[in-house]
Amino acid sequence: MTSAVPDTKADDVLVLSQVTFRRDGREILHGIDLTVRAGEHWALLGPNGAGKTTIVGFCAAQTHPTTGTVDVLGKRLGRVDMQELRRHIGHVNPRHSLRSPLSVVDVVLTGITGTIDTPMRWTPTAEQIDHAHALIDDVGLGDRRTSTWPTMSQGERGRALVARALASDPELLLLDEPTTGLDVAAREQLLETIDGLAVTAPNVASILVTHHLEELPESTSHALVIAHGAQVASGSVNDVVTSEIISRAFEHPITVGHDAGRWSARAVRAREAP
Ligand SMILES: Nc1ncnc2c1ncn2[C@@H]1O[C@H](COP(=O)(O)OP(=O)(O)OP(=O)(O)O)[C@@H](O)[C@H]1O
Repeated sequence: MTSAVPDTKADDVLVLSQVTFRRDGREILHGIDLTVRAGEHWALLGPNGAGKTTIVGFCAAQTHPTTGTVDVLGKRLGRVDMQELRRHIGHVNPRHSLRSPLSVVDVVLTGITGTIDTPMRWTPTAEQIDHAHALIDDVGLGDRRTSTWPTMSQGERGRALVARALASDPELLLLDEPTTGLDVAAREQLLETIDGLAVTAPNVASILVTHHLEELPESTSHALVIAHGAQVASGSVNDVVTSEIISRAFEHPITVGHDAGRWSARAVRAREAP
């Protein structure tokens, strides 16, 4: 039996307990529980409007729940300096609101300060700059490192944001639709980079939001599936990403495939139905 008060352990990177969220008089999330431990790689799946981005907002120390508790890296939201906490969280956010013409290197360096723009009176160390360049190479942007944000394609921005998220050597990595806008080769390279974290940064925990099962990295270990702001299933990826659960969450008959570590989904056509 699960206890109402979660048993927070040393390797718990993130604990959401009975989280609800209300906006404009409407409850968007209805009692979400999630515990992510060091080294676990979670997928957060669910149809449009299910509440995925809202959940990521708590994990990123950007919003507080209406009721329930959120502990990020051992700190309870509401009792902690959120800006300071964000420095330990890598967040790839498709709504990154950068307006100024920062170069790729400068964008990556803002991952260290946890800010959108380069803060005034902040100068990176030579080591931080070297690290930024190494990350830019890792995401395949080596020949675009001096390009400025407004001149970059959506895919190039996506890669830069992944390098930015890794710049602070985060303990928690949040990837909200990180492959959106990437071509197939860039997507595969990015998934390889993410899978590589299991080796290069084995203690990093991650949560990846996607609409496409094909975009789940092989290293995905767990999944939380939500629909209409409520949990449909949570646990080991092999137990949760099944035809039955995905069909239930998306309210549509879907056949889920799993081959050589990668996932796929397709609708059951009428002629295939029993
Ligand atoms: N600023 C807001 N004001 C009111 N309602 C909001 C606001 N932002 C989101 N919502 C509502 O909250 C619900 C959950 O939204 P959220 O963006 O978390 O879903 P999502 O699962 O990330 O969706 P998608 O897959 O479409 O990105 C939706 O019904 C949405 O309309």
